[in-house]
Amino acid sequence: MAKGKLDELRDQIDRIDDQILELLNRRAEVVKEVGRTKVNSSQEFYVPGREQAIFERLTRNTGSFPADGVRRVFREIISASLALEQPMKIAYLGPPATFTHQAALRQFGLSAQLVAQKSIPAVFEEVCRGRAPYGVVPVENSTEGVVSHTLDMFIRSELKINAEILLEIEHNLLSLTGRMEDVRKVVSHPQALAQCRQWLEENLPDTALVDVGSTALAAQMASEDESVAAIAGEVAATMYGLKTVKQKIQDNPNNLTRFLVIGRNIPAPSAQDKTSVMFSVKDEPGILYSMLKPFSNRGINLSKIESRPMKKKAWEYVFFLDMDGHVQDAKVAEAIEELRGCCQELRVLGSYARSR
Ligand SMILES: O=C(O)C(=O)C[C@]1(C(=O)O)C=C[C@@H](O)C=C1
Repeated sequence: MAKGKLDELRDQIDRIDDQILELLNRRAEVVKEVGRTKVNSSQEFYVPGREQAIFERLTRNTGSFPADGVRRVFREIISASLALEQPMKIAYLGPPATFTHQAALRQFGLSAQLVAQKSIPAVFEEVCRGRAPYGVVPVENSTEGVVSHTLDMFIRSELKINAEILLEIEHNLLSLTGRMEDVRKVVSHPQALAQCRQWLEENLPDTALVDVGSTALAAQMASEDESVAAIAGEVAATMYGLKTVKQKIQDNPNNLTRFLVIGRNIPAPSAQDKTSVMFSVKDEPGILYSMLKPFSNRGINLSKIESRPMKKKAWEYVFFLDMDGHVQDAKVAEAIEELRGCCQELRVLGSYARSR
């Protein structure tokens, strides 16, 4: 292409970028006004359901810009906008560069201040004491099942679920050089190694595999030795300056983990919500039928039922139930009240936008 033509195209890009910037400034002014309105009416600054509705609407884009790119760009626009209203501090299960870190970044963007915590109870504690308005914890993995630590915390805590984050867990082989022929040892968390077992057998059959405490620690080790490759996620690669030897080496391509955003209040209804409740029931005949009747009578769809054994007598059987709808919907509220009648204890864990 002749230089003249290229210069002309770049001029066009400059003019478009100026327009984008001008629009971003206009958007920021409106957001600041939204922030002032919320202060006057004591509403939450962070509205995950509204953010999700924006992403869903804009990623239906039929133009040339890729949908994933639209999501990432608007993720950061909204993250910076929220910070204009109120700087956000988010507690998450660390250490940095783990998949929970990745989930928190996906949900809150780069303008939020993400603070790593040592344990799931520590995340709950930070939010409970008001040191962070929100926290992010893992709750279940499609291969490994529920994270019982998180479910157990809801038994003790009054905190509410504000949002769910579904993250596709992509394991990447990472190293300093990014070259397969340099790899002498592969390090990772035992679960990550197990989830890539077949790929490792086929591609690196003679390479030593070493278990370490986390995928983040594995990435750190790889950043200190050219012959070590780590299996970890993309945030770990960025944080430790590693190159990708091979992307997506997990044996199951549908390896999803669900994370929860916890906060102190229940968000207002959004376009499509779900409600989670936790309850214990008396040990008597027909109890399972009585538990489910209030929902089937009202045509409320139940998307999940989970039970946990409890040591304490009063909580001998604890159930976790997810249903469609918001606790402010009359039908949902009535069904929950009817269920309460056959429970020893019942707690609404939250109503939040369904993640898709
Ligand atoms: O609509 C709002 O309530 C806003 O605060 C604006 C906005 C946005 O930038 O669009 C920012 C933060 C909220 O979490 C949701 C949306």
